[in-house]
Order: sequence, then structure tokens, then C-alpha cells
Amino acid sequence: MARKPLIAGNWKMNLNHLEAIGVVQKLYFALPTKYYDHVDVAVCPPFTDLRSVQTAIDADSMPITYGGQDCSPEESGAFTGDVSAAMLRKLGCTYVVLGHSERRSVHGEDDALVARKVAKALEHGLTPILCLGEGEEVRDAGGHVEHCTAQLDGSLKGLTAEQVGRVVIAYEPVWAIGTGKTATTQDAQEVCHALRERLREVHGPAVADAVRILYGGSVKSGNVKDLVAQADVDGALVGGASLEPEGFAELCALAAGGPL
Ligand SMILES: O=C(CO)COP(=O)(O)O
Repeated sequence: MARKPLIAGNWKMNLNHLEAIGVVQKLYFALPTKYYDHVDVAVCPPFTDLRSVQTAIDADSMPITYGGQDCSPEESGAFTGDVSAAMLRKLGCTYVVLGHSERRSVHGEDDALVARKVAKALEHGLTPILCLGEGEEVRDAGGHVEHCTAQLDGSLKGLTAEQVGRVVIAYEPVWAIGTGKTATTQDAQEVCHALRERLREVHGPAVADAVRILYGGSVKSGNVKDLVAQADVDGALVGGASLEPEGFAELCALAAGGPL
């Protein structure tokens, strides 16, 4: 089954709202419209940029979608500093990145919390980009497949097959994030394939065939084509390389099957 690739830029805690407008506009002008037939392009800026990104995108009817980098598992109320799924949806977000390794390690998020966030995001019509991946020690010990499938199960716990069918998964090995150490295409394919087979086992073939599984970790123009050529890799979650709009446009074009 053909799945359209998704390239999502995770800006992390970079670019203020004014810089965000410039980056989105440059990305739009650098990537010819024809490529959007072959690749979905999204940016996930910090919360404070979302309104500006929305305005820039709407003003030019850009075919770029956007999302948040986290949301609360709660509906609303006394949760100082948190942002709700409903608020993101109201701002026109399509996606929300959940369970990123930086939130798991810096904010102590576990699979159970991530699963609650995934459910809340889905309830409000957002598409969660559920991140998971092993650390270096697990990889060195050869436990990466088991680790990632367990994280998948834990982070999707309690969801119906219909709900899981609306999730995007991002395999991001922690040792490859921001390090310049990309997983080999075989490493990426091995885990993305195992995740898809796990989805097949637990949620059925229709879900397994429909769900997009991305790779993330030092993705750049030089390696994106080989990564998305893998049978079970349906795009990329891009950190550092998404901050520079011309380079990110080139990366998106390559994922769409052509040079810019
Ligand atoms: O964490 C990532 C995306 O969510 C990957 O970051 P880098 O592309 O900077 O390695």
C-alpha cells in the first residue's frame, strides 16, 4: 500500500515568532508547489510561534501544515504552563509531536503519560506524531527492537484500532538525535518494519498498512532519499536541518522523489 511520505520539521526550542514567519515564507518560496503532490510538509514550531505561523500560512494559502511539540493529557483547568490539545486545534494545528525523547528524558514522561496525551490529541482531531526510540546502551546490547515495540505498545495502550490508525509513529533512536550519527538505512528499516509488524499483530492489517512510520535523527538532504526509499520508512521527523528553510525545502523535494 502506497503511503504518502511526511516530512515534519521539529524546530524544538528555536526561532521566535518573527523568525518563524521568515522561515515559513522562505520554505514556501523555495519548494515548488508540484512537490506537495508527492510529500506532505509540516513544521512544528514552539507554542509561541503558532499564531504567527498560522497567519503566514493562511495569508498565502500555503500547502504547509503545522503542529505543536507537546500537549497536556488534561482537557483544561489548573495546569500552569501547559497547553491543551483543544487550544492547538483551535490554532489550526494538524499535528502534535508527543513522547519526544527530550520530553521523556528532561520531563520524565513515561509511556502511560504519553498514551494519555495521544488519546487527548485524537479526541480533539489532532494527528499525534508519537516518538519512540532506544538509547545507545540498548542499541549496543542488541535490545532495540524489543525496546521500541514495548514503547509502541505502552504509548498506544487503551486505544482502539480506529484511533491507532490516525497516529503517525516516529522512530528516533536517541543516539542519532542531534549527534550527526544517522542510523543506517538498514537500521531504520529494521525497526520501522518491526513496529509495523507489531501494529499488524495488535491492531490488524488495515491499521499496519495505513499508519505512517517516520525516521528521525540527523536527517539531512544527503540521507533523506535513501531513508524514505526503505519499504517501511514513510518520511522523516527533522530537527536541526528544518531550521534552515532552503535546505529543508531541498530535503522535502528529495523525499518527494526529485531534486529541487
Ligand atoms: O529529534 C529530532 C526530531 O524530532 C531529530 O533531531 P536532529 O534532526 O537535529 O537530529
